Amino acid sequence: MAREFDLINDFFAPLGAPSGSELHNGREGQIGIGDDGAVISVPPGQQAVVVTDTLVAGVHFPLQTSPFDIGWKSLAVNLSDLAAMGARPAFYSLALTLPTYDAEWLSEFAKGLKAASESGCGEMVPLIGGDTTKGPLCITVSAQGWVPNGQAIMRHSAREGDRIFVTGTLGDAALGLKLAMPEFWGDFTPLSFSDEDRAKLLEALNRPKPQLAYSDFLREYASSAIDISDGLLADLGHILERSSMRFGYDLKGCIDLAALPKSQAMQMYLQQTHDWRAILSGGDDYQICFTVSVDKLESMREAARKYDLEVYEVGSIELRMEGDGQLELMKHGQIDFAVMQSLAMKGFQHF
Ligand SMILES: Nc1ncnc2c1ncn2[C@@H]1O[C@H](COP(=O)(O)OP(=O)(O)O)[C@@H](O)[C@H]1O
Ligand SMILES: Cc1ncc(C[n+]2csc(CCOP(=O)(O)OP(=O)(O)O)c2C)c(N)n1
Ligand SMILES: [Mg+2]
Repeated sequence: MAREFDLINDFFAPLGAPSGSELHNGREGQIGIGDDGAVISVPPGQQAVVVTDTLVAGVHFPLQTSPFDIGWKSLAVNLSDLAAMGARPAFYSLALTLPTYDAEWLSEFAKGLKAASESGCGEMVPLIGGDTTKGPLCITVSAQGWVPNGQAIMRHSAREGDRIFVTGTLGDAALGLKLAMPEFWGDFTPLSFSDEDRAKLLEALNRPKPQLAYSDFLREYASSAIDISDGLLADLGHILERSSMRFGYDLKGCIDLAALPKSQAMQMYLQQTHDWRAILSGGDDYQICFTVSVDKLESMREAARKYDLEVYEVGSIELRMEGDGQLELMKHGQIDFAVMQSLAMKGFQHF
């Protein structure tokens, strides 16, 4: 029992809000780690956005992943959800299930969490509590952020004519997974990337960057947004389903394959293999997919330039007619049926 408290004091208490910081960073009323619960005040005029994601060893990361990277990714994927909602991160909690007590592993894991907590928007995002248990390695983080009243960006508000954007290259993490676990995709084609490209692909898999710099921008310009965790097609599919349901007519997404942003490694991979699975449905990207109405396009592009934010237009939302699929993949203005048929699934699915 003593060890459990040592573990919390040694590794996780230092990730909390620095003492005396409550007033100074506007988080009045907050109590952090150590009591039965954390106490939080929502700043006036703001709403709390609450997100939760679990990482299971062997399911969300290869077993050989370093503890630093596991810590980083556990928090980063949650901050990514907050960014896609247009929220500014405020706190997070950590439910940790560990097979053994390993001080070195814990120390590296905590360093990875800390680095991710400092990676986003200037201020460190403090840990406010959690739970520690023994069992197969599994990490659940729940993060909370603030968004001005009524301004959270949802998946359900894309409309016909809106343009579809993404914030950066797609499919690199899926290629990283192919490098780390060639057996995952069931094919063992040797990949001939340079050492530099290999390092970049593994970094995309293990250290996804939460796109927090986009939160304010998205609130201003996006009609809908989602972070790409399961793959572009699956996650854009969520926008299409929820928006169709809300507005009462069927929408489809038309994606221009040539317009998808591609890393050098991805360009080479596509040339060699013509395998579009990684970029369209591989997942683990943690870029944001968002839609913009035509009347906001110009001001959105201007703001993106001003704030140095990468935005790539990759397609549009259209009315879905009888016989149309939910997603149309286009090459040179024509639907590319061969690519569509090559995709067994739109994205990662647990079941
Ligand atoms: N076990 C659960 N209990 C309650 N809500 C859940 C559960 N699992 C998922 N959800 C909710 O379902 C929605 C979709 O979840 P998910 O597919 O995990 O989205 P994301 O890809 O953004 O993490 C979210 O609103 C999430 O909060
Ligand atoms: C060992 C291993 N196998 C497979 C993957 C690929 N993978 C696992 S989960 C996932 C999607 C994201 O996970 P999910 O639990 O669906 O997160 P959410 O959509 O809820 O954010 C992907 C692409 C991986 N990263 N590591
Ligand atoms: Mg989830």
